[in-house]
Amino acid sequence: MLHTSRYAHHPSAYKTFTTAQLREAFLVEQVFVPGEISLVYSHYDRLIVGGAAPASQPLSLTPIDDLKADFFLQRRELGIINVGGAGDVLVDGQSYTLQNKEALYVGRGIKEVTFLPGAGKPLFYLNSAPAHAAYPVRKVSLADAETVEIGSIETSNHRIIRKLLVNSVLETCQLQMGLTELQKGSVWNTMPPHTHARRMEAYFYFDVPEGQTVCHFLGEPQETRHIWMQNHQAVFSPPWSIHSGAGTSNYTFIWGMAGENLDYSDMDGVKPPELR
Ligand SMILES: O=C(O)C(=O)C[C@H](O)C(=O)CO
Ligand SMILES: [Zn+2]
Repeated sequence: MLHTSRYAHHPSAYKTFTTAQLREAFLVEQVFVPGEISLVYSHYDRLIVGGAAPASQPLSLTPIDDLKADFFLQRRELGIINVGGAGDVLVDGQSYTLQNKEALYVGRGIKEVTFLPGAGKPLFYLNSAPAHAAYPVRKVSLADAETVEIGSIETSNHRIIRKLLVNSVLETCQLQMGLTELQKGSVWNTMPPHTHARRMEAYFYFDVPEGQTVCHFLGEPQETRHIWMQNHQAVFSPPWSIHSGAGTSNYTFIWGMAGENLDYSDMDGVKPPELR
């Protein structure tokens, strides 16, 4: 398993960052490494962002040094969303097949999580947060998700939010995950933007067409910066930051959160003319 870590930044720090420093602080350039599990341990609510890309061998989730744990989920919960073709995950011996965009919640106490290679070439995107209780393992398909249609083509932000691992669907300790699909002709996600000091967030952009890109906006609402992102890259969004994006085409992204509460709609909205 490959792993790195990121410390959290105070909001006074990013204002003087160069492009390279911004990218080093917040961007995860390679989420999927073929034939590997790759993890980034962040100090933003200790959320881990990662990817499992099984090639020829099964890949087992083992505890990284940062956890000082006997097994990965000894004190943690895990959310998995498959962004590749159909694939299987073994959870303490029980097999779950995830189609593209399907999610699996794996609660605290599960000893073995193994990602199997498959003809469909699955790509499992992972978020994991510390957990205080053991909730049941559950697969969540798009039909089980809470689905919200938001925005409009006139404001280039028409999108479908699919809330997969959220408390209206299943019990989690602090993890929330879902995906947002920009509709054809729309490019703006999370516009108007918001902050939520109660929770950090991580974004993973995918289904970005070849030759296209997404500009991710971050920072305090009156002092914004941007990071240009490619398909299959992720970005950490600190609790003091907006997290919005505009693509050169439509695209899809996974949002994942951890922190103080499980209230998805607890957001401090920012009106577009207030942005600086
Ligand atoms: O497009 C959007 O709007 C989103 O997907 C917003 C995220 O879900 C989010 O920021 C939740 O806090
Ligand atoms: Zn948010």
